[in-house]
Amino acid sequence: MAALGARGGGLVLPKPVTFVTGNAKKLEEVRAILGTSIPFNSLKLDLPELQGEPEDISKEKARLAAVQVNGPVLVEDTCLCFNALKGLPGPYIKWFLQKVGHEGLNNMLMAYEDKSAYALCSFSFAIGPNAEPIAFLGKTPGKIVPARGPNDFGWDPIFQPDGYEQTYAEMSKEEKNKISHRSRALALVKSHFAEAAYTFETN
Ligand SMILES: O=c1[nH]cnc2c1ncn2[C@@H]1O[C@H](COP(=O)(O)OP(=O)(O)O)[C@@H](O)[C@H]1O
Ligand SMILES: [Mg+2]
Repeated sequence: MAALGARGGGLVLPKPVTFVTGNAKKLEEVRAILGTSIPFNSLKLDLPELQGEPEDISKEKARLAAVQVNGPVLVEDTCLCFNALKGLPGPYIKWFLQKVGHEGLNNMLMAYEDKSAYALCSFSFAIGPNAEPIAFLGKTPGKIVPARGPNDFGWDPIFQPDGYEQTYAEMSKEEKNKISHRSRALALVKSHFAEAAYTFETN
């Protein structure tokens, strides 16, 4: 275990948490949502895009990242899951979006009446290279619609959360962050950190 011992009831981590991502938009949201609640640095690492179930992918990503960083890491993976397709594209949404775009994603659901979908965010935290990662999942249900709103971030223009007339892209950032898959997962990360009361070695 990378932690050095107990002080003030919580584990002492040898350095601040590294949030591993190369996605500027994700980082922006994580910063806005976490504020100063969890001190972290961000780092872009080339990790393999894994296959499998969302939670397992996220945990495996954390294991790999913790070895490279040699310290506490937080990683994140996002899925967009279509109910008519039993959860696909899911973790493969990145390539589907890249290859067929918003229109292609809508077309994939043309054969089905059910346009419902959910956004799923999996954060995993590993204390260090030999620790078992803990996963935190956040889910927001909605439906897939023809693109509306600014094309700033991924599939935001085609995802309309349940209970809203706007797509993620049409919402203000504050509004999206209140109900998003990412903020729901981060709420669990925050409670974990509050409960564990980690402290950080500063030198
Ligand atoms: O909150 C979101 N809204 C819209 N698109 C998102 C959101 N979060 C992630 N994405 C996009 O969904 C895909 C998720 O893939 P992944 O989580 O592997 O991203 P990354 O490898 O860029 O970090 C990417 O295309 C990403 O840009
Ligand atoms: Mg990824």
